[in-house]
Amino acid sequence: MKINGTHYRSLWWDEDQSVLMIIDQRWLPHEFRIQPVATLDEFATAIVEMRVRGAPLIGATAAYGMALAADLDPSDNALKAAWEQLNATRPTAINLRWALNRCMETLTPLPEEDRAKAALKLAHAIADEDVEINRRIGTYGLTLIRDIAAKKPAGEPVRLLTHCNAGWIATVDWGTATSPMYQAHDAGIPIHVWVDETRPRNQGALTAWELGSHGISHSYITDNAGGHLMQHGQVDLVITGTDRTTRQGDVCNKIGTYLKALAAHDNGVPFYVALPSPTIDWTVTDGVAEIPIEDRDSREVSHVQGVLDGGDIGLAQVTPEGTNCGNPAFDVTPNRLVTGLITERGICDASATGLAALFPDLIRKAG
Ligand SMILES: CSC[C@H]1O[C@H](OP(=O)(O)O)[C@H](O)[C@@H]1O
Repeated sequence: MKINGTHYRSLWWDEDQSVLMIIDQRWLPHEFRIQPVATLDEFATAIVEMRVRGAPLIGATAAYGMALAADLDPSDNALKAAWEQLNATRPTAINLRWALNRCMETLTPLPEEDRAKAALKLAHAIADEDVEINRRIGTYGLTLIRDIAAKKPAGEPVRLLTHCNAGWIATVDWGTATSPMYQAHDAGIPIHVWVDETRPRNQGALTAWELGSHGISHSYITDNAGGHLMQHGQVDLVITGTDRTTRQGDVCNKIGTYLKALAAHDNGVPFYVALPSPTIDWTVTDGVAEIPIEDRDSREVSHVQGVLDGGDIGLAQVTPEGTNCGNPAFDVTPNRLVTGLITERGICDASATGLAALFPDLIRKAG
């Protein structure tokens, strides 16, 4: 994505320093801060503190973390310890485990002296694959937007709603849910995007920042407004991302997604999920019963971050002192509420049959 005319991926490897460079998302959308990640502890902290966030980006970060670990100590024990440390950072996005397992599968058969080079090569490959997967998701999602546009008077925008940030900054590039939006805009199809604020971390502000940077019309709305807009015919299509989708098409995503899917179902609004195949967990079937939901710090709910009167970024407490806050970070939308899955291989039903038809090779590999 371009920021002030310069194209950036959301992370990149600095060959000279042998460190990962990230955009520290804790300060977005107000400040664009690039920072190096140079030790395994710093990799783990970056994921836990959501300096990098978004399922695909977490996976790519973990792969570079394994590359750093292999360079420091390529022994089996050291790689296992790195796997454990990175795997323990966040429990829900399956991309983390997927990337770590792919690293171990690639590295452990190799002689120790070959592991560091192979690990970095794999991390680059995972990052590059993410860019291409998301670009392809955009081309398929574009067909949905184009079909809706064709039924509207010329110039009337297609109105989309999205939740959280499944954008460029949640991936290496393009985003997943945002990729169809960027491609529709670039194809000259008028769109307007309702952007859920997405409490408590307000990742919607990242989406607003992205869309604004790309010149895409959008409105930042409260999480509770989406159902009302759908009831009043203001939403043509909902597209969200996902952190883990089961083999039968149940979708785990940022908290609040399930409520949007219920509202969409009740109002006959198509509800699609942008789904890169590394986000499919073939080992689970019933998402509500089986997917671990991350519980995050109470302070994320009791306090809100923004630009304070003096111009500095700070926190404001919104609850009485000592109020304990619940903070489940994700929920699961059962496949019956999902109209379809937009993958890099095409659009399919949110069902075991639909996913099997597009990914027979991955099902065989999963066993
Ligand atoms: C492209 S998937 C992004 C996905 O990740 C977000 O979670 P978090 O910000 O906690 O990492 C959210 O669920 C997005 O849909």
